[in-house]
Amino acid sequence: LDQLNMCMDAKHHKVEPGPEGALHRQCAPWRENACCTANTSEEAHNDNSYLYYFNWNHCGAMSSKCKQHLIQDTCFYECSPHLGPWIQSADENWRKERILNVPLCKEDCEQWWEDCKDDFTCKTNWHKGWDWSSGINKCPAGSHCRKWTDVYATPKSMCEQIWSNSYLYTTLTKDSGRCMQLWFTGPNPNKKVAEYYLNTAQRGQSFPVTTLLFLTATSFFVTIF
Ligand SMILES: Nc1nc(=O)c2nc(CNc3ccc(C(=O)N[C@@H](CCC(=O)O)C(=O)O)cc3)cnc2[nH]1
Repeated sequence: LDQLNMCMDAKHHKVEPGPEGALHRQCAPWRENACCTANTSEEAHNDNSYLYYFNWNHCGAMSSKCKQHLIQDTCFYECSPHLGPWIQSADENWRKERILNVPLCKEDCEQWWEDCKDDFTCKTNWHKGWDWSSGINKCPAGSHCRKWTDVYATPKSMCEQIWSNSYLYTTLTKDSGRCMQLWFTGPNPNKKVAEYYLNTAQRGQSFPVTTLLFLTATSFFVTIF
């Protein structure tokens, strides 16, 4: 299993990543290597698409500047081949695996929140608790549409809560090479980021043990001599 080049076992993901020459518009940056098919990338741009029948317009029409971030999130979620370090098993009937705490670059989270400021929603977590009786998600009884900024006071609360902690808000900037980018052009910058987190996670296992051994040995000799 190559954790740096893999697809999660979810609803629409390919089994293995690979080139997809015909990815649609906002998903085009993943053309060289993708977990999404051309069909998935095209659907990502449609309202109430067959991907999840998800209705962006559940509190009136969503602004196009806000919607472009949700489309980009869909491309990132469906197409990214470098999410291995954050893939976890999911206890959900519509997917076997999910992503958890993917460290998102500050700029992408903040621009998303800024562009949605004038929009409305009735729920903080968009994964659960909708009224699906019409076939698409509507606001559940008892909820009400509120200003985006009343539902999400900060970019952090939006990025982390909207998809059940898929994302972790960070203060890292794109140039740090230590956060994942939803928006990029050219070669996928997220591969190096995944590599970095995979290596630090592995070091996290053995480094403290080695350090402890060293400190124990040092204090032993200091005590003796
Ligand atoms: N970044 C990111 N992470 C994600 O996990 C993600 N997930 C989706 C999928 N969205 C959804 C939203 C609602 C339901 C849904 O059917 N919700 C039901 C509960 C289903 C269940 O868990 O049993 C509901 O109660 O509303 C499914 C998929 C889209 N973009 C994402 N983007």
